[in-house]
Amino acid sequence: MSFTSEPRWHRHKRGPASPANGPLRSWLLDRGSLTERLIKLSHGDFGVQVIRQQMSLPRPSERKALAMRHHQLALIREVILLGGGRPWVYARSVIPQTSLNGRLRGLRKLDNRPLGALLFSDPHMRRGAIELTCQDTRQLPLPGPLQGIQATIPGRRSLFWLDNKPLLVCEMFLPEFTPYNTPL
Ligand SMILES: C=C(O[C@@H]1C=C(C(=O)O)C=C[C@H]1O)C(=O)O
Repeated sequence: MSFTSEPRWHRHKRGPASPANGPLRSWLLDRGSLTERLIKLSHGDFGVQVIRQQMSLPRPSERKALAMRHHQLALIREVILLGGGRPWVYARSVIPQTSLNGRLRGLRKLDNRPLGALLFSDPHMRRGAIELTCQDTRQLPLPGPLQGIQATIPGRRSLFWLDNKPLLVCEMFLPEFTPYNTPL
């Protein structure tokens, strides 16, 4: 399964319509490691469930954001980040095949180790602007037990560069992610 339609992405701008005007503002706009924050929030009870990780064609807006040519393949990694065993974030990372070399070779076999740990351990990592969106959960390839939920959820995406090689990371905050009253 994959996105049935792509969300529209916007740079953050103040205004009632922005998803960053809700309770998740600090989470949507934080430029640090989401993994690190989720590990703290879950008191270490954090996990990564890999839904899909395979070479495929990126979506048009992903290809554009990564300045990829048509028919150029990318490693598509889709995961659920779990806190206290609960699904908190759906994440989709797009890593062009041309980025999968050198120190990024390890991304081919990341499995359930968090991508963020690799990205934020590199002092030369660069992160681009954060774009925001809201999306219907039914448009996400959520695993079985989560397919029943229907909600419009906020999310963000940004480019990262390691050794000047780009990858695109999208994170959607699922309905069970309620950081301000998380009874962990
Ligand atoms: C980019 C980060 O990595 C996180 C981990 C991911 C993974 O393991 O696939 C994907 C997106 C992120 O939420 C981060 O921690 O900020």
